[in-house]
Amino acid sequence: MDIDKMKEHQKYIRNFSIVAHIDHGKSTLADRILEMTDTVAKRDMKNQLLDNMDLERERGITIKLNAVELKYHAKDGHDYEFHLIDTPGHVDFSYEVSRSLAACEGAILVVDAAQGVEAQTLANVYLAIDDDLEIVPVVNKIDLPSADPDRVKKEIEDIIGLDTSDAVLASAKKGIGIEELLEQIVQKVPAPQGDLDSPLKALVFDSVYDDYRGVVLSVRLYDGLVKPGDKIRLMNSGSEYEVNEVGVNSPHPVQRDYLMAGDVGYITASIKDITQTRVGDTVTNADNPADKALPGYREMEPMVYSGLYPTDNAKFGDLREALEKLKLNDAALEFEPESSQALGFGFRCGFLGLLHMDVVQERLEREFNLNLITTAPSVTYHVNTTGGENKLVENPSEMPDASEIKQVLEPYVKATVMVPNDYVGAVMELCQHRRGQFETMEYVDDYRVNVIYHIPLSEIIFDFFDNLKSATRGYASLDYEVEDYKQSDLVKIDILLNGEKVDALSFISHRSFAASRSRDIVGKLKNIIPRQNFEIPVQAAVGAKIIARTNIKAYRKDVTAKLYGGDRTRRMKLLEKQKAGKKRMKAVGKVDIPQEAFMAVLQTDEDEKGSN
Ligand SMILES: Nc1nc2c(ncn2[C@@H]2O[C@H](COP(=O)(O)OP(=O)(O)OP(=O)(O)O)[C@@H](O)[C@H]2O)c(=O)[nH]1
Repeated sequence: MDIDKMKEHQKYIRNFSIVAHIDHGKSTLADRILEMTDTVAKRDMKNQLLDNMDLERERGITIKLNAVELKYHAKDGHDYEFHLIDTPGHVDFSYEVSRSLAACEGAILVVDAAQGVEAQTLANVYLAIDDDLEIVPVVNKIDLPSADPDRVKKEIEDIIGLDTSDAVLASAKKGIGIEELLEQIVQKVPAPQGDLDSPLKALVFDSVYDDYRGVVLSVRLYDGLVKPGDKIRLMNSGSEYEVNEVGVNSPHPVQRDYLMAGDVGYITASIKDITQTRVGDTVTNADNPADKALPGYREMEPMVYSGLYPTDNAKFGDLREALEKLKLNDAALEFEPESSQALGFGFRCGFLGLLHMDVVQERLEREFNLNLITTAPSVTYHVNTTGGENKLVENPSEMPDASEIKQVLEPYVKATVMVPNDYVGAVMELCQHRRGQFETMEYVDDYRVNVIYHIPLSEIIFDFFDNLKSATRGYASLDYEVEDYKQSDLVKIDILLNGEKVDALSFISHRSFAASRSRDIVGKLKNIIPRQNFEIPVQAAVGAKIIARTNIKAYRKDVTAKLYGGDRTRRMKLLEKQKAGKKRMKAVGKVDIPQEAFMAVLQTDEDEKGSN
């Protein structure tokens, strides 16, 4: 191999990501770029090619990052090699965004010409600025009648502080501005640096398990070279392998003779032990290792926990294996075994948010053919006991007895809601209703404000975002980060069916909502649980005290009972999904409980208002 030629080639590499608020058009823009660079033959062009998980395409959202190599013949007469790394836009996945940015020198900032800068635009672009990336602003959707590119350019200047004098005005949908964007990438985004003579240093930014090839590592090379036959070492895990294959995704895998500093591609090395390969690790040469690993990633703390149980208890082992495989390219997913009297053996899993939880559950069911019962999500509580212990409680049923509790602390987030002036009142009312403490209000520009609240995480994980959207007719955008734990007056509520406590139905509530929430839930369970041939009392209790009760009547022969009564809501996708699939029942004692019952606690009053 000719090192001088490679060094010359390095000058024509450009690594970049696209960052944006959700729905501003990242994936559509990526599709147009793929088309323009003839990476994909027109007839193969499926919309949103980068979103290659079925789930992503169906939902129209990007979840996992994807890297693609493209060739571009620029106006300066040279052929350039682009590595485009797509990033998700949803607030649950900002961790993935920082991972993909770490592999780039530049970022395209996409802002919707009608919507303007939104909360996640800011959050994502700040991540890119922190990483010292060169930012190329694009005002997208200029074809919309409501587009106002000049206003949006001014917003980008005023709010973010980027020069927009030559911002690209584009319509990803109509294919306008794409060539100009590609030229700007060539001119503005720096070529990767990286020393070809140094030992290999490559950052693992993603990895997936393939039944035939073992673990496939997605890497960005910072120094050195890697080729088939090389002995490599993963610096953090210490394990060593021989490389089988290297290549790039274009967007389908294409084998290469080698990858060099500046490249973004993949490595396979018959790695079977998936626990050895963590994203954020550094790959180096086994014989001539680099002295220091790359910085890697910040560990993500899950914020929401829920129990996942196979409906068929014999599938516990399969569930463990599936979770291990998912964990490979989803470092934020956590799980550990737990058992429930009601549901048997399963796992308590930690997620970044509800969307993350939903996606994991759905992937487990689709990709691994598992049937699961999920318990209602919960946050982590810190409990100080009278005995002087400090316990972490991730599962409401493990909350100690009230007599043993000195104090309970719950996680609070700092929530920033960006909203037009007219809706400030509606936002404040919603936050107040969710136990929020107002901090401040900042003017973003002449007609929008950032409203900042401190809110218990438990109050926002379920449906806060949906309610926020409907209270502001879709105009509000939300960003939040966990701040600290604060003491709250919380109680555990147990649910008893037929006199038996069902641990998987326990939940935690603020004392002032305990009675009303209990009444709600008892009422919902009455509708959800099918009648049986005996009467079933449904009770809610705090300690030994019953605070709500009702009965599910026994069915009589002459009644054409509609077994699954429904107060379901438009927005509760979690429940909808259950409806679509086969009815899952779990026999607890003598009572058959459908899956929806375990989610009943998720529904709040606002949902009912919305749906009825
Ligand atoms: N009118 C118009 N619509 C566009 C344009 N670009 C994208 N859209 C539409 O905007 C919606 C969102 O586009 P996506 O590309 O999926 O948005 P995204 O930012 O990738 O969203 P996530 O991947 O979920 O973060 C889709 O319905 C697109 O068809 C454009 O230039 N003009």
